[in-house]
Amino acid sequence: MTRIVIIGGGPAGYEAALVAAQLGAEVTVVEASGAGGACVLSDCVPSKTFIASSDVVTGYRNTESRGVYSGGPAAVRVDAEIVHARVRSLALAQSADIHAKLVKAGVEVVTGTARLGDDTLGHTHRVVVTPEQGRPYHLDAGTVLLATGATPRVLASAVPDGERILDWRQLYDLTALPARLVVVGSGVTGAEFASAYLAMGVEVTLVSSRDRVMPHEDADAAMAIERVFRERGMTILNNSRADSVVRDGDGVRVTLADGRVVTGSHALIAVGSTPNTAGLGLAEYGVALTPGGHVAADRVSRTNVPGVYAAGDCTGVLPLASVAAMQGRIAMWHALGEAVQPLRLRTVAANVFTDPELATVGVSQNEVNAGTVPARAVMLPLDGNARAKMADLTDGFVKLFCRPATGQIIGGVVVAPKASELILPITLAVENGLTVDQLAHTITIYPSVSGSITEAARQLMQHVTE
Ligand SMILES: Cc1cc2nc3c(=O)[nH]c(=O)nc-3n(C[C@H](O)[C@H](O)[C@H](O)COP(=O)(O)OP(=O)(O)OC[C@H]3O[C@@H](n4cnc5c(N)ncnc54)[C@H](O)[C@@H]3O)c2cc1C
Ligand SMILES: NC(=O)c1ccc[n+]([C@@H]2O[C@H](COP(=O)([O-])OP(=O)(O)OC[C@H]3O[C@@H](n4cnc5c(N)ncnc54)[C@H](O)[C@@H]3O)[C@@H](O)[C@H]2O)c1
Repeated sequence: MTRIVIIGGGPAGYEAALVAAQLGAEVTVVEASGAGGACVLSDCVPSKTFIASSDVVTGYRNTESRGVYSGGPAAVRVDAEIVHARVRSLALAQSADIHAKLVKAGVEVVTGTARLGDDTLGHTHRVVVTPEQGRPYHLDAGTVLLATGATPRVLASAVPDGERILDWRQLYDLTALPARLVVVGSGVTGAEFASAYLAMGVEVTLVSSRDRVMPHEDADAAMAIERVFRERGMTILNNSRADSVVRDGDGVRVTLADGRVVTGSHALIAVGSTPNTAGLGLAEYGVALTPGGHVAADRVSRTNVPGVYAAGDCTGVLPLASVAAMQGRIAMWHALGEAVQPLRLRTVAANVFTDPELATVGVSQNEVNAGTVPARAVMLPLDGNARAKMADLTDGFVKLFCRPATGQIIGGVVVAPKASELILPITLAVENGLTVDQLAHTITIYPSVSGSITEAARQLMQHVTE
């Protein structure tokens, strides 16, 4: 039987383990903190659970315009301890579910850490396991998967203390919501937390090093969300790099590169992540890293060392749970001799869980503007949509890209509440090469926000016949 050792039990590791077990391999997952990894225990799942509570408060916005006197968000009281307890308990429950699933599939799950040891017989890899309890031992395996994830990046001049200066994994230890939160970093993580805390009534200042929030996202979408943030009272400091964040009595002082000082009760440092590659014995083993320090892996998750694969955030390919899981599965299909399609990033849908949400798939506006992808585009504001009007949704849009000659749909952007659910028809279209004609002929529910997607396709269809 083929022996496989997987280091790290996040989406990359546990999804790989399930595939390998299904294919009859003898699989061991060594995970330091718990099944599901950082994704389930400290990053994706906790943040989305936290946002689910902030969404409740958002539901109380502008109710009067619809004839409902709720008192608005200001009348709502958020109990941070209950919110945080719920975040923790859902994360632990999800981790337990994954653990049970792995065990049921016949996977051995070891709590502890692992690293590459000595390359024994050329085709066998030795992994040194240090269990949480007991003495270190080694496992010999034909295939090893590195799925060790990443850790919040720490700036030397803004080191989290777990009390006032926090990374996103420490937020749930607070016993009350921050009074005045300074969020340093306006990438996806910073924007999501800034949005959630703002909704919960926290005074939020967002320190953004670039000229707009979420610089890697569609500019129209990011600017629409930035506008909403500002309208709702968030202070956004663009082109502002934090030089240092220090404790100042019961608060924090954030000094910006241009000398300005921002104060708050707490600071959230959200300046990206660093891959977990230290202590794995990679250099000794000859596993190549990228210039950014990630494990270099190809589209079937191979590293440069035969039999050693890598998947997920430690590879830095596209740090999403969905991509990590697919990289892990692909690694096992490849290692165990199954027919396998190399990873394709073109059809990966992604969503930013701000309010409103921002979902994207396929080609980007930047590629279209730069002329690298020829495309026609249409952008339809939601304020013309009947269902959106009924719900008083004024912010948001649907954008669709198609090939100029054939009308084949190659990408899209949705800014709307629950954009994460609305992006699916566009993703299906991109994945299956559907045309705007095909989408336009699809009958949608009336009235529905998804009607704007088929309407956008109809507008592009008219262009085709012009
Ligand atoms: C705040 C936040 C929110 C996010 N939200 C989303 C989202 O909504 N949707 C989405 O798709 N993605 C989201 N992501 C990204 C997603 O969390 C990551 O892409 C995903 O966790 C990557 O999975 P992974 O398996 O590579 O690593 P991880 O989930 O990081 O798991 C790796 C595990 O390996 C363990 N490990 C490390 N070294 C060793 C060792 N030597 N021995 C044993 N174990 C080890 C670590 O303890 C860790 O538990 C979010 C990220 C952040 C930071
Ligand atoms: N909803 C989701 O799917 C979700 C949520 C969170 C994260 N993620 C994944 O994680 C990835 C990383 O996102 P992230 O936001 O954690 O990191 P990031 O690297 O994308 O963003 C960090 C931001 O901080 C800024 N920054 C760095 N130093 C700074 C300083 N001194 N002062 C001010 N700003 C500074 C950077 O310029 C950057 O814009 C995303 O690309 C995404 O793939 C996904």
